[in-house]
Amino acid sequence: MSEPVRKPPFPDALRADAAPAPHALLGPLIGFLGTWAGRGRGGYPTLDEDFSYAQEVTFRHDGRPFLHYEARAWLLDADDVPLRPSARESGWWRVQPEGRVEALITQPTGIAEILVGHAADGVVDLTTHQVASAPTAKEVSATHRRYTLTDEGTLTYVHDLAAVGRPLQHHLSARLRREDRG
Ligand code: HEM
Repeated sequence: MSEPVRKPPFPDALRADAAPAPHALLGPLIGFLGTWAGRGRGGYPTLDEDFSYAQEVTFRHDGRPFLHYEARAWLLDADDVPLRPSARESGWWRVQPEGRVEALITQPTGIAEILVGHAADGVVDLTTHQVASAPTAKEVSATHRRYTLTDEGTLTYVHDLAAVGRPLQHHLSARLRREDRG
């Protein structure tokens, strides 16, 4: 009988220079690998007030042509004190030739998004291809996300949302710094 597996034999890498070597198709997304943390602001016309949040985002790979993406956020009060957990999501960014990206992202609010887009020159644009909703989820019809590496240590993004009967408009923007130097 074989020993139980304690560690995966094929661990993920969070850096381009770690094993396993990144798949060639990951080229346009290589700068996103790693853990990022920072703050953002958000709002929506249906909400009484705008909000501030902190967020941690991680992109990792296992040598195949996709990234695993995970993000978790928590709300902050005016003094930056954490108030409560907020949005979480995770999924897969599948990279196709010429930097085309197909992303599958799920949220605990009952939303599963499939987005399509393109990665080039440190910018990834993703637009809704399909949204699937659990029976009790709020209505989300579309999102648009733009992730930008403004320099090798900074990732910014803006996230537009069409939901609860409102047209596509700003929901979130954030600036994150690379956490895993060295
Ligand atoms: C950093 C990530 C995010 C943060 C910090 C955030 C924060 C918020 C907050 C504070 C609210 C108000 C309700 C509440 O207090 O929970 C809200 C509402 C909402 N958010 Fe987000 N959100 C995030 C990501 C997303 C994503 C990825 C989606 C959809 C794809 C989304 C869709 C919605 C919807 C549909 C509402 C309800 C609007 C309404 O009913 O008026 N959010 N969000």
